Amino acid sequence: MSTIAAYYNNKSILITGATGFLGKVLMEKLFRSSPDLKVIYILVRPKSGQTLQQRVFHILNCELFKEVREICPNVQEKIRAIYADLSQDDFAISKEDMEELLSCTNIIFHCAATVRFDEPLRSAVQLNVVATQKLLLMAGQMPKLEAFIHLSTAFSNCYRKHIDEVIYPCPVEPKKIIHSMEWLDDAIIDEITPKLIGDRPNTYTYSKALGEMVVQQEGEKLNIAIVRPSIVGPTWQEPFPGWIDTMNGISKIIIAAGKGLLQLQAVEPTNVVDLIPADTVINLTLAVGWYTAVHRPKTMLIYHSTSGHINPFYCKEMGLQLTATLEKIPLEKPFRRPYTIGTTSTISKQYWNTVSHHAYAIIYDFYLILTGRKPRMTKLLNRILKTISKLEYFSSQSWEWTTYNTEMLMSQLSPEDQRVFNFDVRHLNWSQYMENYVLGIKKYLLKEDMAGIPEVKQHLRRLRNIYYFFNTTLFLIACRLLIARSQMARNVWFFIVSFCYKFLSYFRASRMLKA
Ligand SMILES: CCCCCCCCCCCCCCCCCCCCCCCC(=O)SCCNC(=O)CCNC(=O)[C@H](O)C(C)(C)COP(=O)(O)OP(=O)(O)OC[C@H]1O[C@@H](n2cnc3c(N)ncnc32)[C@H](O)[C@@H]1OP(=O)(O)O
Ligand SMILES: NC(=O)C1=CN([C@@H]2O[C@H](COP(=O)(O)OP(=O)(O)OC[C@H]3O[C@@H](n4cnc5c(N)ncnc54)[C@H](OP(=O)(O)O)[C@@H]3O)[C@@H](O)[C@H]2O)C=CC1
Repeated sequence: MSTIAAYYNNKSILITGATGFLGKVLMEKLFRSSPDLKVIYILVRPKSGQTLQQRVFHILNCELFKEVREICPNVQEKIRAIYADLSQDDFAISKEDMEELLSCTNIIFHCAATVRFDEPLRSAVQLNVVATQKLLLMAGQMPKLEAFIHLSTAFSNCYRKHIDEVIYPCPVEPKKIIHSMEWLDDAIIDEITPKLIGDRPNTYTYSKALGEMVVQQEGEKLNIAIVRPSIVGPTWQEPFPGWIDTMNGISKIIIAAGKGLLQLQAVEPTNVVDLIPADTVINLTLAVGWYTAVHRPKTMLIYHSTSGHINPFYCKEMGLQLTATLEKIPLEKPFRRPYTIGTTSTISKQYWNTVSHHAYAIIYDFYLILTGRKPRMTKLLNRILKTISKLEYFSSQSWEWTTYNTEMLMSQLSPEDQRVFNFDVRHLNWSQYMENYVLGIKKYLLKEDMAGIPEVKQHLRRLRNIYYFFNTTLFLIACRLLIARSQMARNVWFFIVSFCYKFLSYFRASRMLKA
């Protein structure tokens, strides 16, 4: 049996952010690989009118947990959902629950975070820094705790081009930031936010960097490690390929491209998109948990979960794969045929934005008005372009991450552990992965019907004919205008027409002779 899987058996594990994308994949893998684990405590808040129990029921009944339901029929009894709001003091956990958590927990996986790039600094600090600090305080009071694993992001220091597995300190100490958030009002915080975040693009990356500093400072006496994934995509292999239920940045781009709304992307075709599958991240996280608890490294280790250094996926390749896949597995109700153009040049971006986005939206809105409907495409397009612009910082650059600790860990695993907790992406086939990505988006995120694919393909063929008809008409109008105004254009036109006529006559004559 796998040593790592055996380690988690009979353990009490605390997970924050278990209702999130990575949290679910983590829970699923734990139950599947170590069905004899004692209990998983999850800190959950009620949301969207659902109670804690309803949320847990919903998670356990989703497609992701299909195999777990078979392997571990008593899975429900092994999850202890604890009411908690991490943005409140003491997390609003009841006294009894707190006592149980403090006395029983063996391992903590801290996944909860606000991942929105445009979160106001106060909320980002509250969740990504203060909550982390409080959880560390709690961890310090847990006599049975063996390891604390903190999920951060490979982009916490994205102002650097080359990023090592170390903490890069922020100029202002987290304690000072936390303190200032207590007394500054929102308007002032908004004003100083750009100065505080400095070269980072948003409050997310900044607060995650502060969170890492807090982990380093407050976790000195704990057995602690940080995992830094890059851009997390759907599962690669486990429990099945393509599972995704989060509308993160890159999925938004794929959906907008699939619906034919977005053709231009601010990317350098030679840049690397550092995508990493969710199951790879979780396998590494579980291996890190085991290693930290059993081998107790003397210093806190940081592990990068990235793909670019060993199996780079270039933007150009991604664009081509995406277009090909979206033709094979189209998304429902496309506005246009999916196509991708990548550029970072301002002039080129403006040109393609006008020709390829706004012109179409205006023409379509005009058509809607003519047919007595309300125009909506320009408004939708502007919203999408605004959203996409918030991702441009990440799409227009490339980074290099070192992965010495991750490689060291891999070398420490037995062949069985390397198989069961595979986090080696050298053999990941990007073309296959993109296909499963689009399938996953269609099935699990957009919940579209697979049976509708032939109909969408027919619609795409109609769109292609409209596109050719439209372009040919435009071309002919342009020619006609040119011919009317220029003698030279007229001569060229007559030359082409007479050439075509002669060619056709020759062709017909030779066929008659053969007959
Ligand atoms: C031949 C050469 C070709 C080359 C071309 C290649 C093209 C191929 C593509 C290349 C891709 C390049 C890769 C770049 C990837 C960039 C991804 C980001 C990287 C992240 C790195 C950080 C790592 C992390 O730790 S990430 C953690 C996870 N967080 C996230 O991923 C971001 C979370 N999201 C946000 O923060 C926000 O969504 C934000 C800030 C991005 C946008 O906020 P905004 O308020 O503007 O939008 P929303 O509230 O999300 O939506 C507003 C509104 O619009 C609707 N909408 C949005 N997107 C779509 C869509 N795609 N289709 C339709 N409608 C859309 C949305 O539904 C909302 O509508 P409401 O009615 O208001 O709800
Ligand atoms: N997804 C990605 O591309 C990447 C993610 N990461 C990191 O991985 C971790 C997990 O990310 P991911 O799963 O994608 O994020 P999600 O947004 O899917 O999940 C966030 C989780 O945090 C919980 N949470 C947020 N606020 C609170 C609160 N006040 N009280 C209790 N729980 C709360 C959410 O609960 P609820 O369901 O109630 O909202 C949810 O379970 C994060 O630390 C993130 O920074 C790093 C790199 C890339």
